[in-house]
Amino acid sequence: MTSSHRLLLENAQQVVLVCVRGERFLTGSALRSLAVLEGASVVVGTDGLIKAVGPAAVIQSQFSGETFEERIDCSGKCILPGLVDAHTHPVWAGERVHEFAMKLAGATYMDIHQAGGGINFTVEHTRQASEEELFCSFQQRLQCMMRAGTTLVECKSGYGLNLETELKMLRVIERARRELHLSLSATYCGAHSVPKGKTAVEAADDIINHHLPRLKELSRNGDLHVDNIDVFCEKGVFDLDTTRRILEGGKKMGLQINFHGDELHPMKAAELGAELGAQAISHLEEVSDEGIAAMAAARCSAVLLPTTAYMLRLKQPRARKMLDEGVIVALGSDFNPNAYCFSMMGTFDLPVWRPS
Ligand SMILES: N=CN[C@@H](CCC(=O)O)C(=O)O
Ligand SMILES: [Zn+2]
Repeated sequence: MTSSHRLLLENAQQVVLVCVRGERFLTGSALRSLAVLEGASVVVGTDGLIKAVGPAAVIQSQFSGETFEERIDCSGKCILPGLVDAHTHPVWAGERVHEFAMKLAGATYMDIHQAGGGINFTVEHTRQASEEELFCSFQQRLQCMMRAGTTLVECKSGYGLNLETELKMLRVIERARRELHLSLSATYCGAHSVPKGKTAVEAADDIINHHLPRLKELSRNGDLHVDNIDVFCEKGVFDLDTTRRILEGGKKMGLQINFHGDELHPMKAAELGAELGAQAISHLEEVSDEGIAAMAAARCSAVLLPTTAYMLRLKQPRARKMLDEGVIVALGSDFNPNAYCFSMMGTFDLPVWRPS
């Protein structure tokens, strides 16, 4: 009996496999020798999964007599894996274009934040928006990301800060996970900013005593799938102690630690993340040498966000040093109302890789 397959990508000039032994990541000098097949074909099965990759002649003889719903001649073309966007804030209402003028006039990210703008502005608008409204704009944003080659997106909540709106955002992410054709990793980021009227300690207590237990219950019932916990660990936001308490609370309920650290000020966030067994830390423009070494030893990924450093006129993170020291380095667009970038290819063009 002849088998039928969904797709044959035939005779590509290159198929980039990245790795051949099923490694979950490459570090250091291994990154200089990516696995690339020349003159190769790829077969995709009816379940959407890759059935075979190999030299075009081998695939041709192996699948001779079998049928394909579609064949694409890839001569002269390169087949790449889907891009992974490891850091986004894609669920929100309320444009912040007016802040660009403030920044051009000299205001810093924190000036705007402390004056009640920035994240706080988005929180007010997101609290007022309906779940349907949030889903519609989120869906459009994800479609723009897919068109730019992204197939897996890490999506954060964090523009609610109160339990009600954080859950509304997580439900929107959950719905997209179920209805749309791309992979999502959901991050609870209830500690994205200190809500008006609370201190950081009070906000941390609220998260630990009310948000996390409710999330645990909803996850246990299968109503929500949350993968990660995030905190904005920054001077004037959550300090190292409150960050530690919140991350430990999330870890205890089975969430992976994946947080914002060492962005605007050196906070020793990298050292904390390494100690807590964090999966990833984002930003790291101000990471210390000790923090880099600790992250390498702990196999903690650095998620670098070149777009943000460019937008906020920060120094770029020390990507080259991190790579040379064996840190796992990933990239994110950091799509958010302040960094309007859907495209991972856009992040590759920024000068983060140049030796400093
Ligand atoms: N630094 C904190 N959070 C975001 C910005 C979110 C916002 O400004 O709305 C970031 O990763 O860049
Ligand atoms: Zn962020």
